[in-house]
Formats: sequence, C-alpha cells, structure tokens
Amino acid sequence: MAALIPRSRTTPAPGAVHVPEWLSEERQRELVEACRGWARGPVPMRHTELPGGGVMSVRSVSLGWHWSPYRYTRRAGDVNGAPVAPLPEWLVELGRRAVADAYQDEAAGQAYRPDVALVNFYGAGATMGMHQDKDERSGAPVVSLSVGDACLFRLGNTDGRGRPWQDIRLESGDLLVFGGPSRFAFHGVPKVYPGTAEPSVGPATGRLNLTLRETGLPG
Ligand SMILES: O=C(O)CCC(=O)C(=O)O
Ligand SMILES: [Fe+2]
Repeated sequence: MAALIPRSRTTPAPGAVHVPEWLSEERQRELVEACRGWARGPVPMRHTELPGGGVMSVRSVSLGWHWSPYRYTRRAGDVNGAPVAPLPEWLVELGRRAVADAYQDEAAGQAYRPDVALVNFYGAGATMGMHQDKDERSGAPVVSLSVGDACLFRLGNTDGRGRPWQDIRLESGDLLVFGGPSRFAFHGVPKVYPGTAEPSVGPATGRLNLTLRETGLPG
C-alpha cells in the first residue's frame, strides 16, 4: 500500500541502499505466487537444521543452488535429495534492475549475475539472528526483496554481531541492496510486525524475503 507520506531512499551504510516501494503491487503478487510454487518443491520449503542441533525459525527454499549450513550444493541432501529448482531468468533480470536502480549505475546492474535465490518465510514469531552472508565466493552485492508483513532489519558492522548497527523498517515492496563495504556486514531480523501487510498483496500472514546473490561457484 502506498504510504501516506512517501518514504525516501536512504543509504544506511556505505554500499547499502534501501529503496522503499521498489516493487509494484502487481510484481509483489507475482512474487508471492511464485514463492507458493517454489515452496511446494522439488525441494519443499522447510526449517533448516543447524549443525548444533537447532532449527531456524524461518522456513526456506533456494533456487539455483541449495543452501544448507554453510555451503551451496546442487541437490538438497539435507531435505529430500532432489535437485534444486533453477533460478528463473526473470528473477536474474529483476536482480540486475535492482542493482542498477539502487546504485543508480546501469553498468553495475549489467555486471551483476546472481545465480542463487534464498526465499525465506517468516511465520508467527520467526526471526533471524545476526549473521554474515559469507558462503559465497564473490563480493557482488546481495539484493533483498520483502513482501508481506513489515520487519525490523538490523544492519550491523563487519567486525561482529554487536553495535554499531542501523535499524531499518523493511515494508512490503522494499528493496535493500548491500554490497561494497557492507557486503559482509552482520545483519538480522529481530522482529516481524504481524498484521502490517496489505492483504490484497502479500501472503495471508507473515513475511516473505527473497535474496539474490552471486555464489562465485563454477557452473
Ligand atoms: O529476511 C531478511 O530480510 C534477511 C534474510 C537474510 O539475511 C538471509 O537470508 O541471509
Ligand atoms: Fe543474510
């Protein structure tokens, strides 16, 4: 839903750009629909098990490469052994457009070649602890798209999980790109605000987040 007072783009940290309402409502609906399909399979969306025995509160599915802690594989050995669904070209294009728009740099968009998407669904009470996206062997930016309930996104520093950090409210349709000096910054989602989504656009409840990345892995 368009805000009464439009939110403007910000650069919360060097290399990090937040573009509110970047996705049209139609695009958001398409993404929700696509996520419904990916959640079904070939690798079903699931709570990822962590090596320490815990499980993540978000449910996830990947495209292009399967992510499980802390590596990328072509098959989901920790789920059902199925080969991961391909990353569709329209999503690659969306990622390239996102980078070009965020950095206002067409060449940066052209150079961006994401080969993996991680789709996360935050149901009631789900959060994500502070972490780095560091299983990629590439310094290319991470493109993050949010649909559904708003959340508190915490963008920290590259040294550790603690302060300083910037708190950003990500709403449905928002784009966040973190690259350059922010590419390996710790970040997390300490809170999702239930019931803040526009019912005609987002999932019925909860929050969807999709990140595009370059793994830097061969073929
Ligand atoms: O949900 C978000 O906004 C962040 C997701 C994230 O950090 C990740 O998938 O690595
Ligand atoms: Fe992350």
